[in-house]
Amino acid sequence: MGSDKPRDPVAGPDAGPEPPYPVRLSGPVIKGFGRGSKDLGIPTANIPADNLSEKHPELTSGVYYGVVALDPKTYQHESSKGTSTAVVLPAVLSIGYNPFYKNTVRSVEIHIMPALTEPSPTAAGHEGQTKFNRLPDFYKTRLNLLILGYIRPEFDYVSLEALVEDIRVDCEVARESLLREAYKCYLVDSDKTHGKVSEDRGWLVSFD
Ligand SMILES: Cc1cc2nc3c(=O)[nH]c(=O)nc-3n(C[C@H](O)[C@H](O)[C@H](O)COP(=O)(O)O)c2cc1C
Ligand SMILES: Nc1ncnc2c1ncn2[C@@H]1O[C@H](COP(=O)(O)OP(=O)(O)O)[C@@H](O)[C@H]1O
Ligand SMILES: [Mg+2]
Repeated sequence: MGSDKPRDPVAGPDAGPEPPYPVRLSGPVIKGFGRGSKDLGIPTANIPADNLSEKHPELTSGVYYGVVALDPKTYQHESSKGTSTAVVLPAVLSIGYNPFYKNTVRSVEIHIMPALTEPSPTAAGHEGQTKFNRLPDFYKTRLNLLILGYIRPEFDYVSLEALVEDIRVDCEVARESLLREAYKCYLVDSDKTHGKVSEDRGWLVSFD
């Protein structure tokens, strides 16, 4: 069952991602079980998890945060309309078997959050009526993801409401974690970005 302990507001070191992070994953957005939006009100873009355990043994099942980019050739975010540059957005994701649903195959599911400059729809105080971020559908679009840190293991829950509430808190933990300078640099392009961060960011937005 979900943990009863109070949750930490941030996850991972303040100084920035520590090995093995950032971890690069990419793939086309595929259909999942159709439960994210329908059951939970939380859309998750699923990407193939084939050979994940062999390619990334470091990615144990659990909840992570990071940044994503979608191929601008097939998807244009409202903030990048008319440009060919991929927009980079904050994300929270789950890798695993979704113990609440007892899946037999592992999935990688990414919930894309609004830009950090926008108010958070999942901030405390909206419990029971939280509206999670929703974009126009982008099935089949290529998605690049940089995983920057680990939040928690996956749990089973006593109720759907308890699962949704923990995912709401995950969104807040991801947001607060990414607002730190050593993580924000993956989201915001700046002259000061250099070295490994610049290299990872370059990979993130390239879709050739
Ligand atoms: C941030 C985040 C955390 C999640 N944590 C859990 C979890 O602890 N246990 C669980 O069973 N499912 C967890 N899920 C997965 C949801 O159950 C899943 O998104 C839902 O089953 C939708 O699946 P679908 O994309 O196949 O429709 C999490 C999803 C997200 C985005
Ligand atoms: N904020 C968002 N994060 C992730 N996917 C989103 C978001 N908004 C809309 N979507 C769309 O919703 C789809 C996921 O919905 P979901 O109910 O989880 O269905 P599925 O089970 O097919 O993954 C994504 O593939 C994407 O096209
Ligand atoms: Mg999904």
